[in-house]
Amino acid sequence: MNEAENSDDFTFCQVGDQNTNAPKGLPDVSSISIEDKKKSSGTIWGDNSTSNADLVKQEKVGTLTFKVIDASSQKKSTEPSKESGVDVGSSINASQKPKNAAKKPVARAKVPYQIGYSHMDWLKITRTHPDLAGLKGQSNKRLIPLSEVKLHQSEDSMWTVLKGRVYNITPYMKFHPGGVDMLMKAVGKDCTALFNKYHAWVNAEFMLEKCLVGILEESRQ
Ligand code: HEM
Repeated sequence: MNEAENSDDFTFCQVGDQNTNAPKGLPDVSSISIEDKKKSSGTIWGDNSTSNADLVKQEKVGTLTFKVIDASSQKKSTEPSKESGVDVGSSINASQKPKNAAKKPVARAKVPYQIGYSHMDWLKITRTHPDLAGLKGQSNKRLIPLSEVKLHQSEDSMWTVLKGRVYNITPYMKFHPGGVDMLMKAVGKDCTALFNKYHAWVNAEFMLEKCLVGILEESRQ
């Protein structure tokens, strides 16, 4: 026997209209659609005791039971619907929206920096300037009382205390992303609470490293 005659190795089946050729016992899947539960009960998830009941057929494959909706006849439904029959967006009305979903973010008060006063510019200066703190050779480990910090509120010498360290923030003023006016609130006093209120995440210890003039002397009052 030649190879062409040996048809035992192959199974041929005629491909035709799938609806008419669906194997026995299987439902016609072309009519299955997913519907928004809110819009019409009596769908896959809804209970079919409603007016849509006649559109829903219960089908069973083996042990699996499911509902089949005749989507084509639903188009004639009285409720206006989109072409697809699925319209989740419009079915959520204002009263159903989650109450806190669109909470307004806290307004940022960042001030646009002048050219040459960006964060990168500041970092460059801290690497190149010989004496940002204005120490003139003095140690930056000196203990400084708060009373001395209070004396430094002039334009050419502005000190502040942050987390137990005393800084000369004069050179940083124009680089502060929150603006000069905000940073002025720190001058001559301990600004730790204010600093933490606005941006506890900022690594000031690193940013102001070269502005350090000393350590705050803890007073026992
Ligand atoms: C003394 C050391 C301080 C340093 C090194 C510093 C540094 C910074 C930095 C790096 C930012 C940008 C933060 C970001 O983009 O996330 C910033 C923003 C800001 N800072 Fe400061 N700051 C200091 C003190 C203060 C103080 C005392 C105040 C308040 C009186 C303040 C108020 C602000 C505000 C309002 C902003 C804008 C907030 C925002 O972007 O949401 N800063 N500061």
